[in-house]
Amino acid sequence: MIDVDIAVIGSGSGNSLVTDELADRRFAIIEGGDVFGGTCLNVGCIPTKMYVHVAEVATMVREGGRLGVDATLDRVRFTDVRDRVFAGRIDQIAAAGEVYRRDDESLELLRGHARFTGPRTLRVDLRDGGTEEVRAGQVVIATGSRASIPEEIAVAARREGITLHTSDTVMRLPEQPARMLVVGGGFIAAEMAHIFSAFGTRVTIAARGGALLRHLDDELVEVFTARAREQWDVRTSTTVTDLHRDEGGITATLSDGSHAEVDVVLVATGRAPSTSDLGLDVAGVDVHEDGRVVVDAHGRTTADGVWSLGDASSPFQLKHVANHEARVVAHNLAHPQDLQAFDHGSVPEAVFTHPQIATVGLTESQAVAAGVDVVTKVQKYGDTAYGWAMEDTTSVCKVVADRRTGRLVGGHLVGPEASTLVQPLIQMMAFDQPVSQMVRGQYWIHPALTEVVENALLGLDLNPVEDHIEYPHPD
Ligand SMILES: Cc1cc2nc3c(=O)[nH]c(=O)nc-3n(C[C@H](O)[C@H](O)[C@H](O)COP(=O)(O)OP(=O)(O)OC[C@H]3O[C@@H](n4cnc5c(N)ncnc54)[C@H](O)[C@@H]3O)c2cc1C
Ligand SMILES: NC(=O)c1ccc[n+]([C@@H]2O[C@H](COP(=O)([O-])OP(=O)(O)OC[C@H]3O[C@@H](n4cnc5c(N)ncnc54)[C@H](O)[C@@H]3O)[C@@H](O)[C@H]2O)c1
Repeated sequence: MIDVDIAVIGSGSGNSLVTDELADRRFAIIEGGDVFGGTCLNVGCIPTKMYVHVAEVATMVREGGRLGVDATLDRVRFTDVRDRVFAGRIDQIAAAGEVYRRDDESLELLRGHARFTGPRTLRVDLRDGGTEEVRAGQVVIATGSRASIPEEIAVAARREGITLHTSDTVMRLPEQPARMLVVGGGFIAAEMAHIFSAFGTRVTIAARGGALLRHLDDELVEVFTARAREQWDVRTSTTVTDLHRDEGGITATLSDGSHAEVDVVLVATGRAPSTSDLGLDVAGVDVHEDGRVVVDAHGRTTADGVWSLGDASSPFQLKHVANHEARVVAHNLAHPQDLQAFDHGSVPEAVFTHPQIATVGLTESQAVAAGVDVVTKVQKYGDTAYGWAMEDTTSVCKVVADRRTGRLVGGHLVGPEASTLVQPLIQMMAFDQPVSQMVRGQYWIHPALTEVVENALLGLDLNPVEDHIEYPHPD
């Protein structure tokens, strides 16, 4: 039996709970996966963006001719990229992170699957064999999420002896596939389709919805889905009903009656919180219908002394949100009399595709539904100096504001550098800055691409400043 002050299950964002403020507490960090450090580092944000960057370079070469730069792409050396990313970088960081914790005598690192056996007591099935009991003053559930595979696809794959890939495995394929079926129409489907098609794989997407990335503002959905159709074989409003393996590869049958002949199937149909095998009922920890741990604004679960953060409990499966929640929970563990709350207002996100996407706040239809006196402006990149220099014809920045308050309620970009250009919009919303102040209270460099954002804001038909209704700033 190991007795600690704080037991953390999961070494992703949970690993950052060991802060200076908690230096006097004894921690146990329990990690059950093959590698240390969680999703973002090992199979998520970081390796995908290392692949995305390569995809961007390849795309730039391919598209240079449009601007008078004739270049040909010989090939992307998939296995070299893979080995540089994983063997050369990621795997070493993960291993070093594990050694750092193992060498730290002030904490216990346990490598194995944790499960509650009672209030704040855990049994860890160690990866090397055997079990360990852990009793803790406080427990933090930071177990993340895992790819969910629709049952009918799993059944067909099993019957045919087909290996289904998820984002966990597809970046480590032994060789680049010539043809790939991507099932799903969300973040991972879009980013992986971009990566593999830029690398030279022929990509077919089977998306259940009528468009890709449907949670976005309609304007972006339309632009992105149209651009996606130019790059990939996009089949919308369809699901995979069957898979067959033959000499030529894999034949997928779709619900619209069409077929796709491919070499690899990537399933990207969402991720479920990793909470089903934690014995949460024994611990008195309630979960939502979708499996997320129920937490209050401070990260407390329904069980005394048990906390949760990140994909295991958050409504957002995003690393910047998991990091924020970890900072809040770390503070709250150190200062139980002065609890901080999660800030889930205006959470931004970006999809690293071609074109790139970034968004914050409400879509136009959400703003209308929320009773906002909606005013919008759609600014084309091509109508600003740098966008014009790029000969851009499809990219836009759409801003959604409240006419009465003069405040932005949403910002949406699809186009080059979207994930960077969105930052002033995030800032405005976070600090409740009026559009008038943001747009005319500072210089905007000419002719930088940020003029897309400046012009979008300038184009909003807001009430005069003196008529703005002032609401107290939400602290
Ligand atoms: C392909 C992909 C790309 C992504 N790209 C981005 C991006 O660009 N930007 C962004 O913001 N977000 C991105 N995300 C989402 C982001 O990775 C997650 O939101 C984030 O990593 C969640 O962190 P976490 O700490 O909650 O969970 P994780 O990092 O998943 O950590 C949970 C850990 O708990 C361990 N664990 C689970 N159950 C147990 C148990 N019972 N016992 C012991 N250990 C256990 C797991 O092995 C895991 O290591 C991406 C995700 C994926 C899959
Ligand atoms: N750049 C980023 O920030 C980034 C990148 C990758 C992943 N992520 C995070 O990871 C999460 C998981 O990503 P994801 O793409 O797996 O999930 P997602 O929720 O973004 O998309 C899932 C998609 O699969 C579709 N789908 C579900 N069941 C289906 C079926 N049976 N057949 C066909 N389509 C089906 C859904 O309609 C949806 O389009 C994201 O929600 C996001 O929060 C973030």
